[in-house]
Amino acid sequence: MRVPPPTIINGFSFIGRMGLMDNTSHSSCLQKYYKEHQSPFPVDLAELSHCVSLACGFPGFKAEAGILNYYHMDSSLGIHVDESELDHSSPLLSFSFGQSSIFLLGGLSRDVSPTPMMMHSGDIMVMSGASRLLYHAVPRILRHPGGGILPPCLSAPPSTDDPNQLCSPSDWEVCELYMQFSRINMTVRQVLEAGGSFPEEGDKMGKRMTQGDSYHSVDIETQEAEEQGLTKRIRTVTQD
Ligand SMILES: O=C(O)CCC(=O)C(=O)O
Ligand SMILES: [Fe+2]
Repeated sequence: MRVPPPTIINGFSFIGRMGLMDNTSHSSCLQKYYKEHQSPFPVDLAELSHCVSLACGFPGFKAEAGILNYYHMDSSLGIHVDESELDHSSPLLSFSFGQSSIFLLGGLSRDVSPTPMMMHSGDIMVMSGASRLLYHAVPRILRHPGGGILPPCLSAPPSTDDPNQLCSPSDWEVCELYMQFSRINMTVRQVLEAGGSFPEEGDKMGKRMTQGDSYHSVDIETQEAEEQGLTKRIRTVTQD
């Protein structure tokens, strides 16, 4: 099954379609945060991120950027470090939905033997402090445990009585179908130090960010990966 083309979700404006992972250990991703590509960050996701980071001891966390990873059952995400953000003292929040995965958490270099762990639907991982810049990868997507096509938390549609419910029944149907064969991971990041501002495209800081990226890629790889229907990564940047 091919991953459907990315669409606007919850007001996300995507600044780039990222690429991509194949079924080996290769990974690549364009990593750029530019002022010109800012768009409003979804309020509900920012609130959730605030609550999670507060509970983990990071009251000042500001949700400024996000990546959506869409995984097929045979997708994988290669080994990488998330270092494009300018502020690494803030945590990186990772939310998982749908089918499960194996997550490998390594060390500060590629040589360190990784610790494998399972990520299930509804799990939240917080990479902070020493773990913020550790190598990691997602080598396998697996059926969620316990039987049934969908994890229990996704098996019932959201209540239509709730006026704050953002997901319409027809949207839910699409999501429900999609999640039966897929995993979605959403990472939320603070990019800037407190009081910082996004670089403009082409300015010195922008160049530094792009060059400093450990899994920087070129457009052609992204395009090729999309043609093959590989895992898609989508990035959004916020504005106040
Ligand atoms: O899918 C995952 O659990 C990890 C995603 C990730 O490492 C990333 O987006 O940088
Ligand atoms: Fe990552």
